[in-house]
Amino acid sequence: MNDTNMLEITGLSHGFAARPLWTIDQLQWSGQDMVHLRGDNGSGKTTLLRILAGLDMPSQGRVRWRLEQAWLAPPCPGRVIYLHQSPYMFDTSVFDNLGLAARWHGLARSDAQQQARRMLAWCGLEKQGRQRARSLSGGERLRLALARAWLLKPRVLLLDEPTANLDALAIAEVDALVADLSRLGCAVLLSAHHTSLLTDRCRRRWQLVDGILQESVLVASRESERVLR
Ligand SMILES: Nc1ncnc2c1ncn2[C@@H]1O[C@H](COP(=O)(O)OP(=O)(O)OP(=O)(O)O)[C@@H](O)[C@H]1O
Repeated sequence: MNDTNMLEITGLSHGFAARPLWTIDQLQWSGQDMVHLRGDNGSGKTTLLRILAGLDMPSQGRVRWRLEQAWLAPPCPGRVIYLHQSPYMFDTSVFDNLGLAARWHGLARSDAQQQARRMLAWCGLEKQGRQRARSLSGGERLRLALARAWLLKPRVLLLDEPTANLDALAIAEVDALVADLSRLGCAVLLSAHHTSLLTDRCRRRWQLVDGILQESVLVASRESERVLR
């Protein structure tokens, strides 16, 4: 175990109805490199992300996050955020989705409104501010969810298939927002079937193969990947 890690996984395994899904003996992550989680359909990517977020409990083993000084078991509300490809939208306007998130973060009404305006501009949805959030397109929903997440100042974002069903332009828009979050110190772990602008940012890859997680790190170029485990 290492002082620079923000995530440590020990003896983790999960399965459903006595059917084992995967086992991860030891895994650490400093949070510095973005991670691309890969695996075939049904290999257990969503299940792993949900366990890391504390939304589900593993069959066995331990997950620990160190987001400040102390090690914590998930969930770490507001600090480790899991975003599904079709994130939940509050049944209000786009602007109010942001305003509500800012209020829940503890901001006074006028500060919350100011932050909501900033975030609306950041995620490029100013024109849709008055629109019902639930009528947004898939890519717009994801951008709004990222802006809402940012208001909570998370340390870690777990993105489950963020680029599924998005066209190239929508992926580029999401990619720019994720890059901003990463630059600001938010650690990003994303699952994706296909490579894209977004997965190209990931220097680390975790691949679920036959129930085992293999880790590789991009050393210099795509061709020089090194399997660590
Ligand atoms: N609550 C549950 N009860 C029983 N089986 C489940 C449950 N949740 C998931 N599974 C099964 O576990 C397996 C892994 O599911 P999971 O959604 O984690 O895979 P995935 O790698 O994210 O798949 P995909 O790439 O298709 O999204 C699947 O076979 C799924 O049917």
